[in-house]
Amino acid sequence: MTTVTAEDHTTAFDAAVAADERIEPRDWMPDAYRATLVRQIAQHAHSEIIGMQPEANWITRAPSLRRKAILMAKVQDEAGHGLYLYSAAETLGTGRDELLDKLHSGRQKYSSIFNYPTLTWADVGAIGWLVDGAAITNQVPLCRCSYGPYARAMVRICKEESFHQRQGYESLLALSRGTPAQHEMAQDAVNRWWWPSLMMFGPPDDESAHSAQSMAWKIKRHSNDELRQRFVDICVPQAESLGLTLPDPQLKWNESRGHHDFGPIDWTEFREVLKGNGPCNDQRINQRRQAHEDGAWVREAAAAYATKHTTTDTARPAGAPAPLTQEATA
Ligand SMILES: CC(C)(COP(=O)(O)OP(=O)(O)OC[C@H]1O[C@@H](n2cnc3c(N)ncnc32)[C@H](O)[C@@H]1OP(=O)(O)O)[C@@H](O)C(=O)NCCC(=O)NCCSC(=O)Cc1ccccc1
Repeated sequence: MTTVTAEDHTTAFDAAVAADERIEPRDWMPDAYRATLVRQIAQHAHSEIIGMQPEANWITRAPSLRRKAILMAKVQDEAGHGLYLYSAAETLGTGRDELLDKLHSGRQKYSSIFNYPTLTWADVGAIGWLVDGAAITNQVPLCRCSYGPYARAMVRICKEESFHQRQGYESLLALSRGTPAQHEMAQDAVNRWWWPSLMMFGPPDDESAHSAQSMAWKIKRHSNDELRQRFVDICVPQAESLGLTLPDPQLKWNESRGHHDFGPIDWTEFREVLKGNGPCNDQRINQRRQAHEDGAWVREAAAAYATKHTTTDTARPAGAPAPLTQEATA
């Protein structure tokens, strides 16, 4: 019998990544690959659920029933994205409780973008257009991530984000073509959300601690700066169609690069937001902790229900069908 050595495992893993095959939960993987995935997927999941807060702030104040219904569905989608992502992290052996605990105690991050306030109704449109737009630009390549469960979760998430982006665009277009005051409100929202959206892609490549290794493992397919540039190039013509301007006097087409040049990003602001000093960091994390505490009874009830059914199932004679749940009989 031949013994499989650690070297054999590494060779098989490297070959699978090189051949663009998916790594699945039961496959051997380097510890650092697992840890990187847990870090990124957890941060992504946390961003989805904290990201519900800025827009949910406007559900009760949406300007029409149609806009309210759309916004409720969108915010609910974000919760669903969080659940797919926590499930993907669970396949790596990390429980949801552990991840939420790390979020609540500040040991794991969530996206910087959700630490900015939503001051007017137009912010909901700007988030859909710019924040969901940036999220899609970053996440479409993640559909080809080397880790199977993450890649598959991203396919569905991207489809929904794409709808979110269009609804944001459509909402901003309505404001932009509305009264002068509505147009001004849309422009003000874009002015405030543009630069934080560019920061969503992470630090510049030469300061990105994880990019090189994550790209070698094909977790990330493009660098932070590449995706940021792609996003800027996509947004410029869309802003023109919206009749809105992007708040960057240095933004201009560079013929020789085949891309738009843009002005410097305020990385000091980015670092401050990551340190917890953004405009809404305290509010977001406190609200999240409170929501978790308020939901304790739901978790307890679900656990009690599961225990009751496990007991019932054990008492069932072998081969007898499982009792139908209320949902199944309805
Ligand atoms: C690109 C990056 C975010 C960062 O690249 P990496 O290779 O991982 O890191 P890198 O070495 O470049 O950075 C060094 C350190 O800086 C951290 N950091 C960097 N950037 C940020 C940041 N912006 N905010 C906070 N922290 C950031 C980074 O974690 C690392 O810290 P660590 O060493 O862990 O302590 C990557 O993780 C990724 O693609 N994630 C998946 C996508 C994802 O998470 N999307 C979230 C938005 S979902 C959404 O919007 C949907 C929605 C829309 C509307 C409404 C509601 C929901």
